[in-house]
Amino acid sequence: MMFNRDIADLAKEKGNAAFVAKDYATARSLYTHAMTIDQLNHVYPLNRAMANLKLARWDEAETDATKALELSPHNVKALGRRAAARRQLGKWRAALNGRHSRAKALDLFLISRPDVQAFIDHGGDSTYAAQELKAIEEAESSSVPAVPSSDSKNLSDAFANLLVEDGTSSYTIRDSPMLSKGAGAFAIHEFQRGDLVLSEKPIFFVRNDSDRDEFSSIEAKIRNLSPGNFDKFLSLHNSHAECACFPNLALGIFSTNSFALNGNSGICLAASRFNHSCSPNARYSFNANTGVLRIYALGRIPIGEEIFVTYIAGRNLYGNTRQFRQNLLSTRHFTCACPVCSLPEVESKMSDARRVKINELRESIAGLSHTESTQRLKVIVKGIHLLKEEGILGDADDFTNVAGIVCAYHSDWVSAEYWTRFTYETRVAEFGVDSPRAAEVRGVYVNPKSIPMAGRGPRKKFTNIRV
Ligand SMILES: C[S@@+](CC[C@H](N)C(=O)[O-])C[C@H]1O[C@@H](n2cnc3c(N)ncnc32)[C@H](O)[C@@H]1O
Repeated sequence: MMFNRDIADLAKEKGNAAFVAKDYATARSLYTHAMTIDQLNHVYPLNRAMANLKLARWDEAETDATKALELSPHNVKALGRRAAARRQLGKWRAALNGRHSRAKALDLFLISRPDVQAFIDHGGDSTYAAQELKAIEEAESSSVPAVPSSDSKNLSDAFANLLVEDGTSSYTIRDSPMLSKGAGAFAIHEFQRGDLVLSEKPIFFVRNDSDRDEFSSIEAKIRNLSPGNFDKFLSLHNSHAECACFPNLALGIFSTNSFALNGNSGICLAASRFNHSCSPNARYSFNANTGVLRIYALGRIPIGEEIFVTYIAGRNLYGNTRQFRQNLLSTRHFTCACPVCSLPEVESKMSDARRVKINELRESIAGLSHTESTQRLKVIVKGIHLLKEEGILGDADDFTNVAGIVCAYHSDWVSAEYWTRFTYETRVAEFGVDSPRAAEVRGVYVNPKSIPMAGRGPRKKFTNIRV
């Protein structure tokens, strides 16, 4: 079981690995995470000071070193890093001109050989310079490198996480007006129904086992993340920051951001920035064959509009009320503020009624017999219209799939083709042409006569029943 201080330490370790790999920006960001999680450990600002020095962020390096000195007074490495920053900031001149006391000089620009040399070159006191050199020698002989390299190989071996393919050119992440605090994804070019918004591989996933096993497997996966992915993972939103639902923040982040991936739960760094709506304009799906999660536009999304997916699994977007959906979302620890859940009372009740009705219609299709085919098709059309009226842009195939079977049963091949095409095109637009969902219905779309009950019923025409 990991606690927050272990997560902070892991961030530092991965920061060190990034540092060794000369990825100073990632190292800096990881040390920042460590500092945010554990504000009392001097090593984190000490290491960030070093990363800031490498990034020529002199002011920040000075501040970090000062912070490390507050937590660990007289720390030689912190003094050295602050001195290096101050030298770059030109502050050593001020120290020399002022002929400060040794203590003040220490504070201002200790401790490196070039500093002492500069001090002498600028007319500094040679006795003091000798004292400084002695101090440097002592410090060097007792110094342990702050950035370990010994275990960096193990860590870099673990970098083999799946890489993210992120189509960020089509959307941008910024603050969402729907939320009091938090980001969302916004279109930066116009999407049409069926356009791919995003395609990425999860950085890791775990099997949906019992809670306890799940915790330890999540922690094991987190330990194995590359520094870059761990940094991005720690940057994700945590809805559980204020509650005590989980023993550490990594588990809170996992719970806030995990996607259902074909019986597993996983983290997709880019998709994690998409907020939920009960009438989403996009949908995510995971293709187990390719291991890729994709988000497709369900309708036109103009430039600047927020792109929403739904976190509600299965067919639960309709057939229920706002309250019911809120209960489903409560495990994610937020109150849904989507446009549907923000409707005024009267409109909200109408929405609830429509959603319940959509499901009633869907269920009634199965209750109608072969002799009631016209009625069945009419219910299907009504269901699709009601879905549209409610702003549910997906799931029409829940209805049209049966329509193809009905028409093929009565040997109305023109209508069967119309409905099987409708189903196939719906699935291609919502899940992708290479998705298992599209593959399931491709055969009957290509040849409606391959539907098992095809041609078995009395001949009948339904060409007047269309959406
Ligand atoms: C996967 S994250 C989505 C991105 C997140 N907003 C961010 O800033 O990174 C899920 C979290 O976003 C917020 N969120 C998403 N959809 C929401 C909605 N419909 N209403 C309120 N909060 C929502 C909640 O805090 C939720 O736990």
